Amino acid sequence: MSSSSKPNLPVTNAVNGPPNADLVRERGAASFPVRDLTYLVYGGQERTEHLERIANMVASDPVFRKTDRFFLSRTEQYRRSLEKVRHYKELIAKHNLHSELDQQDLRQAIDEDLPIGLHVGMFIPTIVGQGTDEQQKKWLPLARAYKIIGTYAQTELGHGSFIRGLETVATYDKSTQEFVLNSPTLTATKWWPGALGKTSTHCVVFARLVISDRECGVHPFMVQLRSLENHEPLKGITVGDIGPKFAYETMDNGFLRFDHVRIPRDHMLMRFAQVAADGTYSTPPHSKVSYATMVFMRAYIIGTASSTLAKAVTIAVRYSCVRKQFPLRSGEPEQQILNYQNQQAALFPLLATAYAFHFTGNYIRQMYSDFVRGMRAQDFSVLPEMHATSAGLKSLTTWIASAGIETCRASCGGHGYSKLSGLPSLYANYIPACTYEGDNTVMCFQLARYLLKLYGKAQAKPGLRLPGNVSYLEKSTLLDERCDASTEELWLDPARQLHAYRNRALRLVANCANRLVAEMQKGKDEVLAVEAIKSDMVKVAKAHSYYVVLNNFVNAIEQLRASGTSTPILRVLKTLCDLFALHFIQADLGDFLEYGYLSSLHTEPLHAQIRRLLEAIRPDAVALVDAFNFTDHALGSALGVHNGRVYETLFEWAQQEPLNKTQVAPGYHEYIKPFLLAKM
Ligand SMILES: CCCCCCCC/C=C\CCCCCCCCC/C=C/C(=O)SCCNC(=O)CCNC(=O)[C@H](O)C(C)(C)COP(=O)(O)OP(=O)(O)OC[C@H]1O[C@@H](n2cnc3c(N)ncnc32)[C@H](O)[C@@H]1OP(=O)(O)O
Ligand SMILES: Cc1cc2nc3c(=O)[nH]c(=O)nc-3n(C[C@H](O)[C@H](O)[C@H](O)COP(=O)(O)OP(=O)(O)OC[C@H]3O[C@@H](n4cnc5c(N)ncnc54)[C@H](O)[C@@H]3O)c2cc1C
Repeated sequence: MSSSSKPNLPVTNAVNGPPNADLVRERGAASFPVRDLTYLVYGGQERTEHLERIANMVASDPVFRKTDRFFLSRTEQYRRSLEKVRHYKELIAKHNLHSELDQQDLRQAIDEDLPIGLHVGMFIPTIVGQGTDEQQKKWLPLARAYKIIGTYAQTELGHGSFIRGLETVATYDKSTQEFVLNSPTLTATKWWPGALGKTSTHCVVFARLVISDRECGVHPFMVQLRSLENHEPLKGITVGDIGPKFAYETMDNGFLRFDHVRIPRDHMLMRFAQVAADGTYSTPPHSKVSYATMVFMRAYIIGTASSTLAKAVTIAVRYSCVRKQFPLRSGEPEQQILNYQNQQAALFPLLATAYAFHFTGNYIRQMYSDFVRGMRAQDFSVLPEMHATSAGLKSLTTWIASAGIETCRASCGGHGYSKLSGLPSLYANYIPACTYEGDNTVMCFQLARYLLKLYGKAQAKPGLRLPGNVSYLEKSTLLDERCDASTEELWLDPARQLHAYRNRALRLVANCANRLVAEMQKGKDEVLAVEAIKSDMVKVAKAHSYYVVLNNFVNAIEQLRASGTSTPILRVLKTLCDLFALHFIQADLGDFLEYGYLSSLHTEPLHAQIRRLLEAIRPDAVALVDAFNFTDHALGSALGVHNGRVYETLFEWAQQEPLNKTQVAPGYHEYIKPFLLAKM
């Protein structure tokens, strides 16, 4: 089927020449208009074309090249990322990209962990969310114009998850109307904040507020760290880079200590809690409102899980189409490895998941903007749901995306292990998403706790109405219901798929609740009883989050159907949604079998249907990854190049290896020559 409009062919870093014939053939045989799916993913034709213009501008700009990144030292990588920051600013001015959205598009296209990420992603949002109108008026123009660069300094050497355990102190001095910031212990040292080490001039510091020996909890303070004239740290401030990490070399994650540093009273961000000149403290309207930036970032992280996984899958699917190993029978041509069922079983569920997460990203964005609208009107009622849902989805999506990138890497065989595949650095730079903005396990406890509370309420008060995604907690009769998908066809029914996920989630919540009661009946208090069910709480949070992801995917397809989306697109999305639903039942089959929700009567047709879905996706696999519309620059992979000239590109890129600069190895004269035969 032909596209409804021609794509702007991505700018390529690949070796030029005729494209790989298999990719060309597969692209020509897609069952749906690829371009239309791209428009659907990116929000329409106009928006897609705008993104393409920016992506192509970045991809063709030598400052943003990525191909040198593997050959640079840590310090050189940091310098290169600063060069990119400067150029990013120049492009904003040159192309008039002053809106926040344009700048976000540009950063996304640059596709690097720049040391202004925290400035844009957390420093500015914290001023916006936590600053008074006057504070915003003072700081935002400076921050938005990059006259100051800031970060978010919360985590310390001794504490990250347990925010109430932070040790940095801000003591109010009524006589001068200042706060005195101090790091009383080694473990009070701020540790990890991105761009803190070398880049930032300012930061929002989270410190325990003390007024006349009274502890008032952790609050945000605006602090200048470095001179704006020479970038030297200011008096009383010790700051630096925390040293080598798993990856993330472009980012100067830092440490920071305060030795009785004084800041004016109006440097406490006082939108919700205030300290008056005489030291009178006014409490915030919600005790966790100062944690709002983290909720914002968790929502953002959920949104990026789809695109990150989509990149890995694009690389692996294109490569698997080009790569051939073994004829089925002797004398026959070798098979594309994508024709092997095991390869499809590894990659296609991840392809389906990348699409599923796309719709989850849309869902959380909408939920977040509703929440912000409420907060502006002093309505914090949605905060618990927003916090719990985003905590759970952040965990599930980052765990699956991280594991998925590694699956993609492994499925590319030896070449997947080459950094030139793009997959090792994609993985290494992505996996901290499972830790930052809340360790995933700790985040799961938050969602599980919320679900257990609501379940308890629903049990205590039959007829209570719970919010949409958790309304299944009202229906304990669901626990008596069993799966009736006894044929392959029935497994394609979204209602049945959702029933299975809801049933599993409810079952796990109910079991957890029962175990909590049982632990308490054994004599434990509630705190210790919770400790005894913690690993089950992680399962509860994941089960609920799976349900939310599937529910969003099913709803999105329904909405697309209602709005007149073409049948071929609906068909392919439905196939992906089915595969997502069935694959993750298969992956956690024990959960569904354990309490008799499923039996072998249902599992046989389930497995058979999954095999069918893999077959159905196979002819469209290349088109489905093409629809993500990544430039070669964005993928940064010799295996994933759009034209499929994988071997030529690998060979050419390998020539850049510094070891290849000389024919004779460095060290040859000292270490090899002495023991080699002198002559043959
Ligand atoms: C929306 C999309 C927008 C798109 C725009 C994009 C723009 C982005 C631009 C650029 C992007 C740049 C890219 C940057 C790359 C990423 C870099 C990563 C940088 C990383 C930064 C960090 O890691 S910052 C540090 C993060 N730290 C944490 O996350 C710490 C985790 N810990 C906690 O959150 C809490 O301490 C914890 C939840 C664990 C418990 O808190 P505690 O005080 O102990 O409370 P507790 O007693 O357990 O609970 C009491 C009560 O409060 C509830 N609660 C807890 N937290 C919250 C909350 N945040 N909100 C609401 N309610 C909360 C809790 O559930 C309890 O409730 P009840 O049970 O009592 O009802
Ligand atoms: C790349 C990167 C960038 C970062 N950027 C920033 C930044 O810009 N600003 C900033 O302030 N911070 C930043 N951080 C810090 C990050 O937010 C924290 O590391 C994160 O919140 C996890 O906290 P932690 O390190 O204290 O882990 P810990 O809480 O020590 O976790 C260690 C283990 O203990 C378990 N655990 C912890 N508590 C419990 C519990 N109550 N019950 C059961 N198990 C538990 C966890 O599940 C985990 O397995 C960054 C971290 C990284 C890796």
